[in-house]
Amino acid sequence: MNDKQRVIGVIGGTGWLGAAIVNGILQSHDFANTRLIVSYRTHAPRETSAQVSVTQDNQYLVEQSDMVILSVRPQDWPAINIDLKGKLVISVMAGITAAQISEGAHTSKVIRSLPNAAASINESYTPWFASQACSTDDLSIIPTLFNTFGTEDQCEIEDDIDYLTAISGAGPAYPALLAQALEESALTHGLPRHIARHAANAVIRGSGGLLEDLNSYPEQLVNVFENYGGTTAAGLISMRQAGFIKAVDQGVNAAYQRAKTLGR
Ligand SMILES: NC(=O)C1=CN([C@@H]2O[C@H](COP(=O)(O)OP(=O)(O)OC[C@H]3O[C@@H](n4cnc5c(N)ncnc54)[C@H](OP(=O)(O)O)[C@@H]3O)[C@@H](O)[C@H]2O)C=CC1
Ligand SMILES: O=C(O)[C@@H]1CCC=N1
Repeated sequence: MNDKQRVIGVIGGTGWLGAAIVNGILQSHDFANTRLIVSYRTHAPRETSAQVSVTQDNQYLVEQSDMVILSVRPQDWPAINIDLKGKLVISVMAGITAAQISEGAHTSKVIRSLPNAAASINESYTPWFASQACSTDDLSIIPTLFNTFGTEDQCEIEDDIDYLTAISGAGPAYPALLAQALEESALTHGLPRHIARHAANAVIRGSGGLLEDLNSYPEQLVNVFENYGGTTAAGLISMRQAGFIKAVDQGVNAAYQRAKTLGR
């Protein structure tokens, strides 16, 4: 199918993640001729583009679309009564399995994916899993689609999507928590709030840039500072002793267990 002929439906396309995905697609040259049809439940979008039409009728959306993106909250999934009649469906819902989607939406062609909140700045990391019935043609568009709002990896094991829900799906909140902890520490020391916040946010942004630019392994960056033997090493040793690594592992496992039980 060439881009001229393609219509993509986005159920829940007015929500936090759905709107970010729609914006990513709209900004991409690869989808310049694609039309989008977006559905919502209660809050109609304030503005749309000529490329986008809007409906509250999900089955109408399905009939008009070549493929459908599902972006409602997991608890709203059971109320989505659609018959995809074998069309390709791409879910971004946490915790809802490919088998559940296949049965509920009447199609065996299911992509289960898990973007993150950085999709809103086209910086999401999106792992995805494809059910066996997806054809080579179905799969060929998926990286291009996810690259419109970040980067992607295909996973061979569906459970890895649940684990990555906890690692990268929830992930943007973890550095935010670290920034909050740094800011609070600086406030406790008596620094002005605007300086504390600016410093903490700049650290998270700069560290991300360093990892990206150097293409380095995180442990290399940590080791460099540990071997330097200065103030940073003193901070790192104390954080490790206080259980930083264990706290992160426990947090990830709590999010993973939540992902495993969300839709069941
Ligand atoms: N936000 C995030 O960072 C991430 C979210 N996800 C997943 O993405 C999915 C969406 O999450 P998020 O965008 O945060 O949630 P939101 O609540 O922001 O968006 C959900 C959207 O679904 C719409 N909706 C609900 N029921 C229906 C229906 N029957 N028909 C049409 N639209 C409907 C809502 O419309 P209305 O407002 O009109 O009721 C709302 O716009 C979830 O499954 C979540 O697990 C995955 C990774 C990251
Ligand atoms: O917190 C959540 O449940 C959603 C899914 C992953 C990230 N946000």
